[in-house]
Amino acid sequence: MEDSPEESRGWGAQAWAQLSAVRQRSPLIQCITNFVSMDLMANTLLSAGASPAMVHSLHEIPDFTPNVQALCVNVGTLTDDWLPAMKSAAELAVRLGKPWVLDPVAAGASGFRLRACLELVGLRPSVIRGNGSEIIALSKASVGPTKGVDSSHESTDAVEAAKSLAQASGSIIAVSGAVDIVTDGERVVGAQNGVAMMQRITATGCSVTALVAAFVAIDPLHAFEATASALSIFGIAGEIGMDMAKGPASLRMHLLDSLYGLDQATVLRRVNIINLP
Ligand SMILES: Nc1ncnc2c1ncn2[C@@H]1O[C@H](COP(=O)(O)OP(=O)(O)O)[C@@H](O)[C@H]1O
Ligand SMILES: Cc1ncsc1CCOP(=O)(O)O
Ligand SMILES: [Mg+2]
Repeated sequence: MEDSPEESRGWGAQAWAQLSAVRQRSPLIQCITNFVSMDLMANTLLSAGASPAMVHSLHEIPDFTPNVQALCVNVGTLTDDWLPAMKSAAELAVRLGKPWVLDPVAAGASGFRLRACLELVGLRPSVIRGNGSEIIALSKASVGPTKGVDSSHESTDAVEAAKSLAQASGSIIAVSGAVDIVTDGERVVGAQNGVAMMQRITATGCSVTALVAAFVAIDPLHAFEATASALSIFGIAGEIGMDMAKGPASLRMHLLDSLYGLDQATVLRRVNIINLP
């Protein structure tokens, strides 16, 4: 069933309030992320008004993590030596009551990666954001033939997997795709913003996960709503960016410019989040 205009306006007003809070409070987001994504992720956070720091040495976590407003952990280029820092930062964030967000890149691509992701899920991330294949692999805890970091599933194929993963983990689960699905295991919403060309830019998934961390940082008691808002806002930036873009490279630039320049009227008009069964 379609949402009433009142409900749609509610989501738009909430997304605008949360984006405004990110801009005003500029939360410090610690990112332990893959080498491919560092640039776009940091620039996405800066364009949204947040403050990124790619700090991943195990030795720095006791001093640094207590000062951040949220942590983003991404296993995209995982090796043995990075995992202890990811786990240590996540454990400390939980102990200090700070939100942390997991991006289980290519979770089903190898046993090593899947085991690492499952260990991280056990450390109770506030939010897990992946594509359809990643969320299905995590939910089934199984390795299989994959397209690596890309998805071979639609996000809508992963709704049941997302709900059961949310119930088993206690985390909010977000599945990106043509429709971005968000669930806490009971409620399910779909954010229907974005353009297909976003898949042709590496690290857009990683970057929207970091944006989720920034939104959850400023509204940790409403992680479900903050996650849906962040996905919708990033999608709107992609839609507006696409009007000026000629292809992936110029979309990357225009997406960042559009995220930086989003105003209230545009957010209220374009946020498209609906309840799903
Ligand atoms: N077909 C699509 N239509 C609109 N937006 C999309 C589409 N596919 C992906 N996106 C958007 O691109 C971003 C990255 O998502 P995705 O490609 O699923 O992640 P990943 O890069 O981790 O596989 C998200 O903001 C998502 O909403
Ligand atoms: C190409 C690649 N290889 C390892 S991590 C990575 C980036 C993945 O980024 P995203 O999940 O946002 O597409
Ligand atoms: Mg990804």
